[in-house]
Amino acid sequence: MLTRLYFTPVHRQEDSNTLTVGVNSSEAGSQQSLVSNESSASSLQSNDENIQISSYSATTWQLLKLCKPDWHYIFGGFIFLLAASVTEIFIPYFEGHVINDIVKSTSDTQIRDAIITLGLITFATSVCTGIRGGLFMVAVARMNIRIRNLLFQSVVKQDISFFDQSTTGEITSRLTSDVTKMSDEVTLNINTFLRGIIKVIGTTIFMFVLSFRLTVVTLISLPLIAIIVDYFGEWYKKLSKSVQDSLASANGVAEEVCSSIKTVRSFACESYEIQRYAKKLKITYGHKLKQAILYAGFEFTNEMLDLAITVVTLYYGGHLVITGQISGGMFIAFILYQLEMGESVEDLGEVYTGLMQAVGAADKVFELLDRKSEFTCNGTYAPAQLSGHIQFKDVSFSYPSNRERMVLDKVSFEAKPGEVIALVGQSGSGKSTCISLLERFYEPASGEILIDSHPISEYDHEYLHRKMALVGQEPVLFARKLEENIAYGHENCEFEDIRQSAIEANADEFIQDLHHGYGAYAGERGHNLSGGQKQRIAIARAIVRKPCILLLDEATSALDAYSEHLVQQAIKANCKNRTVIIIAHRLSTVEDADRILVIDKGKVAEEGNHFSLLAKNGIYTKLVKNQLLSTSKDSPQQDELCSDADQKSPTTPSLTTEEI
Ligand SMILES: Nc1ncnc2c1ncn2[C@@H]1O[C@H](COP(=O)(O)OP(=O)(O)OP(=O)(O)O)[C@@H](O)[C@H]1O
Repeated sequence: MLTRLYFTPVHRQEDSNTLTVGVNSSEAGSQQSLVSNESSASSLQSNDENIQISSYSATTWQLLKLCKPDWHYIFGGFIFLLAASVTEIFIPYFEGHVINDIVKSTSDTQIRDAIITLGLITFATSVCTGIRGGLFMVAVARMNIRIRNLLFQSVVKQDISFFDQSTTGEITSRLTSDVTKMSDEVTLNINTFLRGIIKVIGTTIFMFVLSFRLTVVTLISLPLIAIIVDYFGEWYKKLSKSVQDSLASANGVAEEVCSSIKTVRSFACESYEIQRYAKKLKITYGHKLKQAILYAGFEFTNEMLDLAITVVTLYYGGHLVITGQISGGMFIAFILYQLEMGESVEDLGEVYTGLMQAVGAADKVFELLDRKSEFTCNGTYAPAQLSGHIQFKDVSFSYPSNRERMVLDKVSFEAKPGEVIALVGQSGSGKSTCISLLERFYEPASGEILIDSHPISEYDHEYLHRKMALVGQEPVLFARKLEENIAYGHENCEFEDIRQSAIEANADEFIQDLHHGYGAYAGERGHNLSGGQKQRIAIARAIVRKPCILLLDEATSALDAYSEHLVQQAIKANCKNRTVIIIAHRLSTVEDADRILVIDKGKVAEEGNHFSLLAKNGIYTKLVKNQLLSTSKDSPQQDELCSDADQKSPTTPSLTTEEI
């Protein structure tokens, strides 16, 4: 009974996720808590102090601050907890009295009175325990929801480099298992801790009152038990950590395989992956086996110690009863207190491990909660009119994950309002990076990006992104209806506008053919649609916003030649009165651009229109020649198809530079 101290709780952590988030822990320190920034989270408490979270005490302090909005539930819970624990302590005492009355065969009235008293105390304990449990559960639920909301707000507002460097699994594990562990365990363990403390103190007092000598005999064994349990506990904890790590590693395999199932299937690697997963689980099994052996050893020691304490108590207690130093009923009451004490000490042991786990999880959660984005989106400039004049001035940039390698080196160019600027060049030359910087996914290392002569950092985040629309290389759709996907971020959009933009993006026809039309679900990340269909929806999503700056990064790469031709016409029609930056590997799609910039190794190598660049006989000409060569070698049919579909483009075939 007493011997279970520290040991049992370790079981609970076995299946928890131990993935660590890829956040620089040093960044966590001295960060302003995000809690303070969110006025929208009404009941989410503010906290605008810089908090170091390098220690458990700091984390615990933060946790307590997070509990503040629920203080009335927690306080109420503690009041009922106190009442329940105190009344509970009296129960064995009155049970002893009832037994004494029965043994001594005193009057029925006395037995009845003692039972009524016992019943009333038990009733009061039950009521208080019930209310305590309910109040704590509400507090846990509220805290859980609040932390998740805060954490999600923090995650969504991180800079893109944070997502480049963390895996989705890591982030979701913070949002799920760590938050649950943190909110549930903290509240439950504080609850258990207080209850345990009150009960240990109360039962010890009652035990001393009932028999001083028996209590001393019981307590003498405590240090021995503590040493043995601590020894086993430490060993067990180490093994539990190994189990957790190996399970996390196995989870990593499962997550990777499930998210890349098409690749796994197309390479027929199912058996290989199954074996890889099984190998990881075998390692877990090895650790669990050691745990089982240790547990068996502990159980044996535990039972023997239990037996020893029981024998000593019964022998010495029996002697005290026989010699009339304690009544039989009170001796039974003493044993009941001894059992209660054992349970309470066990609870306190669980609390220690549970709290350490919860604070550990909380540390990780706060690390992410307090992580500040490398740059802020707190610009406020939002002019009534935006003409869409883009300027890159000596922009240099390297990705945060590889600071040494300059991806853009003093890039300067300009796109005047209404101009169509094309960026072409070899794969990896830095074209998409220009668009990413314009979208403010990253901050340039040096140089300036201006729109209408104002640095983009000065613009209000939402305003800027209302005025600028991007169709990316791999458009991602959300698991919602198609009409919701088109209207994404444009809440007050009329259905007519949605339909019109779909018509312009050449998407209306295939949408109408779907069973639910515009109400059809796109599936997770748009899996229910083909690549070309996804691109057309993404184009419609951009068009419907009527942006003054349109960014097209390989926006038609997944379309067949005929659809591409139609969408190009739609884009062209939509380019009027807009500044458009277009990236395309198929040079035929950009030869009409007002200016073409050839990006080579992060620099603007050439600039001009299609004909002036051809006349230069430089990199652009080489790209065109390579495409012509590749076309004539590889796909005569494609030429025919293109010439049918794309009458305006006799000079440049529809092939990609990557194919060269
Ligand atoms: N998130 C990232 N983190 C680190 N490096 C990156 C990242 N994205 C791109 N890069 C690197 O930056 C360089 C430029 O990439 P970018 O995507 O701008 O090229 P690109 O010209 O658009 O190529 P493509 O035509 O193939 O799309 C590449 O070498 C690429 O490896």
